[in-house]
Amino acid sequence: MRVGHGYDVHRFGDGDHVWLGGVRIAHARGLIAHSDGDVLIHALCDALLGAVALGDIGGLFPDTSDEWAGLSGHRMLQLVRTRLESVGYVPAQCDSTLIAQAPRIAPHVPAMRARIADGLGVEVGAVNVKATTTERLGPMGREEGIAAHAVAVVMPL
Ligand SMILES: Nc1ccn([C@@H]2O[C@H](COP(=O)(O)O)[C@@H](O)[C@H]2O)c(=O)n1
Ligand SMILES: C[C@@]1(CO)OP(=O)(O)OP(=O)(O)OC[C@H]1O
Repeated sequence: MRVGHGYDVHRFGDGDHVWLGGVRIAHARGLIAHSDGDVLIHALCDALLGAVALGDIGGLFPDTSDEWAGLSGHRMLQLVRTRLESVGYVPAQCDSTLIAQAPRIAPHVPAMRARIADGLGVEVGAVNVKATTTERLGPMGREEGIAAHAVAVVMPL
């Protein structure tokens, strides 16, 4: 068994939705990114790569490459699973926390867990998603962006 941690932040910009945990959520602003801006899945993929000492998503999917423009969180999960398998590991379990004053996350958690589990090829029971505001403190509290933390456990194939 090995364990990894991931953290990511994306800033709000123009838009009418955000992608979080592979789920499209209507919102008055969007998240600025080279990909679909799914900050939760980015943190989770960094945790998975960290668990096997394979660096981070910036190394695997450089934002200087057109190949990864608009990359969806779900596809990123599939690609990271394949990368893990290539070094003899599979995802076993993950936990995550979104730090967002808005939008409201709780109603979307079941769909996020199902989508993440599908992308990783694990049972829904192996995936947890949580959210917290910062009680309006700091940049997330001022709704300047959304941050996410994740931890992941991987097991040998
Ligand atoms: N964007 C968010 C933030 C939080 N929640 C849920 O609200 C509850 C209370 O959050 P605190 O800020 O007091 O930690 C908690 O159960 C969160 O799941 C949310 O749905 N969306
Ligand atoms: C995902 C990638 C690639 O599309 O772009 P962004 O969406 O900007 O995300 P970030 O968390 O800054 O890092 C990884 C990037 O290379």
